[in-house]
Amino acid sequence: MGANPFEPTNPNADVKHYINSRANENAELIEGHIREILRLIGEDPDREGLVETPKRVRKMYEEIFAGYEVDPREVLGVTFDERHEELVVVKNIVYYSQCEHHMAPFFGEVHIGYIPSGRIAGLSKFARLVEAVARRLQVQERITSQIADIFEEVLQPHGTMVVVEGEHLCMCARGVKKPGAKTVTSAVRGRFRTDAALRAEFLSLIR
Ligand SMILES: Nc1nc2c(ncn2[C@@H]2O[C@H](COP(=O)(O)OP(=O)(O)OP(=O)(O)O)[C@@H](O)[C@H]2O)c(=O)[nH]1
Ligand SMILES: [Zn+2]
Repeated sequence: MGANPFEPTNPNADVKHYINSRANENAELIEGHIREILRLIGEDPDREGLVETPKRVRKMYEEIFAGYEVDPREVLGVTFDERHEELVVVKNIVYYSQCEHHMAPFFGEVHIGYIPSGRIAGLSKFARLVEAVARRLQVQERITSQIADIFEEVLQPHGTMVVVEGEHLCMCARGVKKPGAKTVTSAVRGRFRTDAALRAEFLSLIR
């Protein structure tokens, strides 16, 4: 049948090798398509400066779309029992993402606050979660609500509040061309919804 020796149905298949061989196949396809786009916009993909460009773009995609390799719900990792039931804030977490409408970058800072209810997360995991959620095709609103929802799901805290600030290249470099315009999105869960003083405390801490 000319079966692919790396099909997972083959009992002798080395699964890791199978995944890698598919990754290589995808890499080749992506590079081929980038080369075609270069040609279609009127470039010569064989000129010196562009010969390596499809490969560079593919490698860049591996970085900027690395979120697809990660399940964001697993990123908070091991959580710890701790009886701190007061506000915890990690702010100014820089992110870079790609808008799903134009595949153009948007970037800025994420601020996360939550009130643990007996379990806390490692502080570095806040930034890992931001990476896992942002390094995909996204809209800023969804980054914001996904982070809040994952905190709620994994830590079951008394409440979570997330504020994301972003500058979208699709709005400055093209289209309406308004450099400097910032989008601010927030998501509030649990106690933050009903407690205005708590929201104010969080907002004053992230200023
Ligand atoms: N709500 C939201 N909109 C976004 C985000 N990133 C990009 N957009 C918007 O997505 C919209 C797509 O609108 P369309 O009218 O389909 O596309 P377009 O013709 O390229 O729009 P213009 O940018 O106005 O030229 C634009 O208004 C973008 O500003 C985001 O993170 N959240
Ligand atoms: Zn866009």
